[in-house]
Amino acid sequence: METIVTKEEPPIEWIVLNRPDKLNSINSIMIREIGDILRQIVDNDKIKVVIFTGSGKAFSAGADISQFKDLDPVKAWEFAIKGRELMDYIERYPKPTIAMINGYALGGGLELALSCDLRIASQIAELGLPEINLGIYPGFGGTQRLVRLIGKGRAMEIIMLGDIIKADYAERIGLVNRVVEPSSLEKEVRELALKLAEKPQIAIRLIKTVVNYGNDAPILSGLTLESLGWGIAFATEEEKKRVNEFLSRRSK
Ligand SMILES: CCCCC/C=C/C(=O)SCCNC(=O)CCNC(=O)[C@H](O)C(C)(C)COP(=O)(O)OP(=O)(O)OC[C@H]1O[C@@H](n2cnc3c(N)ncnc32)[C@H](O)[C@@H]1OP(=O)(O)O
Repeated sequence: METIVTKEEPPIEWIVLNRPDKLNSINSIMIREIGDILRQIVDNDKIKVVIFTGSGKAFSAGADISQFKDLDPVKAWEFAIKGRELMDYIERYPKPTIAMINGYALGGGLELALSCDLRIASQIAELGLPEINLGIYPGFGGTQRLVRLIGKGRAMEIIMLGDIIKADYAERIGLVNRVVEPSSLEKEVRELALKLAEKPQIAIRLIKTVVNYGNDAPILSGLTLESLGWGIAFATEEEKKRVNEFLSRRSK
C-alpha cells in the first residue's frame, strides 16, 4: 500500500491514512487502497471493528487539491463518484467503524469521518468543510450526511461559511461523539472498539442496516425495516443465549 498503513490487531483493524507530508489528503490511489483493504477484511471474522485515523498532525485535510488542476467537469464528476462510493461503502460496511480524529479533519477528510459510525476527536482536532473557499462544495457525501447528523441549520453554516471549528464545538453540536485528551485518544478509542467487539455482531449489523437504510426512507418504511430486522435477531444464537442468561438469573 502506498497511501495507507494497515494494522491487524484482532478484533480491531487499524487503517492509517499515511501521506503526512500532504496532511493525508485523499487522492485516487488512497480511495482505491482503502476500498481494497476493506474488501479484503470484510469476511475475516476475527476483525470486528475498523478504526480510521491519520499519521502525523492530520486525520485528513481533504481531497488532494493538486489533483484538481487536471480535472475537467467529467473527470471531476468521476472523481467525486469514486470518493462518494467509497464513503457509501464505509457507511454500509457490515462491521462497525470509528474515526479517530487526531488532527485536521477537513473537506473530504471530514466526509470520510462522517461515513463512520462513531467519531472520537482529540482536543486539538480541527474540523470543517472549507471547499467553498475553493469555489466548490463537499462532494464525498458531506452535503447529505452532515445535514442528517447535525440538522440543516448548523450544516448550512458549516458548508456555506467553510470555517474551521474546534473539537469542543464539534462535540456540542453532535458532529463528534466525544472529545478526549490527545495523550489518551488511542487508548480511549481502542477501549471503545473492544467494547463494540463484545456486542452481538449480527445485532450490530442489523442496527447498521436498519439505521442507515431506514434513515434514507420514508418513516413507515424505516419502521417496517426495524420490525423485520427485529424478527431476524430472534434467529441468532446470541439472542437466545443472552435472553436465557437474563431470565435464568432472575428465576434464581
Ligand atoms: C472532486 C471531488 C472532491 C470531493 C470533495 C472534497 C473536496 C475537498 O476536500 S477540497 C479540500 C478541502 N480542504 C482544504 O481546503 C484544506 C487545505 N489545507 C489547508 O488549508 C492547510 O493545509 C491547513 C490549514 C489544513 C494546514 O495548514 P498548515 O499547517 O500551514 O500546513 P500546510 O498548508 O503547509 O500543509 C502541509 C502540506 O500539506 C499539503 N496539503 C494540505 N492540505 C492539502 C490538500 N487538501 N490537498 C493537497 N495538499 C494538501 C500542503 O500543500 C503542504 O504541502 P507542500 O506544499 O508540499 O508543503
